[in-house]
Amino acid sequence: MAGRFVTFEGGEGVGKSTQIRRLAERLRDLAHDVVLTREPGGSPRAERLRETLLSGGAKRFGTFAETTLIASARADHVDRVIRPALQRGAIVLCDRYVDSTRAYQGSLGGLDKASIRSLERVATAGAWPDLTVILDAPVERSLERVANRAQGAAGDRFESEGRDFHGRLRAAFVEIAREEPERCVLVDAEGPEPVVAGRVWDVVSRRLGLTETKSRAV
Ligand SMILES: Nc1ncnc2c1ncn2[C@@H]1O[C@H](COP(=O)(O)OP(=O)(O)O)[C@@H](O)[C@H]1O
Ligand SMILES: Cc1cn([C@H]2C[C@H](O)[C@@H](COP(=O)(O)OP(=O)(O)O)O2)c(=O)[nH]c1=O
Repeated sequence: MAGRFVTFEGGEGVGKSTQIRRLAERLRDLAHDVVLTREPGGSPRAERLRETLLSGGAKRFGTFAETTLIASARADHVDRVIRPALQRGAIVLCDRYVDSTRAYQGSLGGLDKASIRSLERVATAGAWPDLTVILDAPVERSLERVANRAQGAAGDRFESEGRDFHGRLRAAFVEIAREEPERCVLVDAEGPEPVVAGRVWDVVSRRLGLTETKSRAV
């Protein structure tokens, strides 16, 4: 596949959506073909499954059922959005992907590694990230940001989990970064948005070999 595939991961409220949007803008300013997408969801069918997942509808049937639903949504997203974009040479930026399943359904949900990995293999069918940016911040910071974003509204099923859950989630992502250092980079998400964006840009441009001169070259 000719394009480049970058995923963003991390706990709730750490700033993934904010940073992925900023990165997409910066890349588009440099005339790159950018596809910005997310999981669960990203394709029309997968977005419908997202509603079931975030409402907790799938969880009632157990973690295995929930994970198979996530994998089904992912397979459609890969087939309809991610792979076609990579084949035409785009840079695909995806807000959450396989590492969220490893962290939420695996490390926290208790689904065994073998099941997680085999569902992951079937769903991704070779659409594997070139780079995964894992945003990392203390749990208090993420919770503050989620509270600001929610402005008192009840969070979705995942966001309403307790503080111990968020601590374990953070540890699970740190462990993923440690296990796969060739693919994953842990980025400090503390500090003002533009500062974090600068850190993200340094990692992405270096790892993907991008230069600021692309806009002049096209
Ligand atoms: N560096 C930052 N400093 C302060 N607030 C931030 C920062 N990055 C994001 N936010 C705010 O925190 C909230 C959660 O950010 P968001 O990007 O939605 O996180 P995520 O996608 O990881 O859940 C939003 O209201 C956003 O505007
Ligand atoms: C992709 C994926 C997401 N999720 C969860 C993590 C999030 O709580 C939720 C997506 O919600 P979303 O609002 O997109 O994320 P965030 O809270 O970081 O802004 O779905 C899983 O449990 N497993 C997965 O494989």
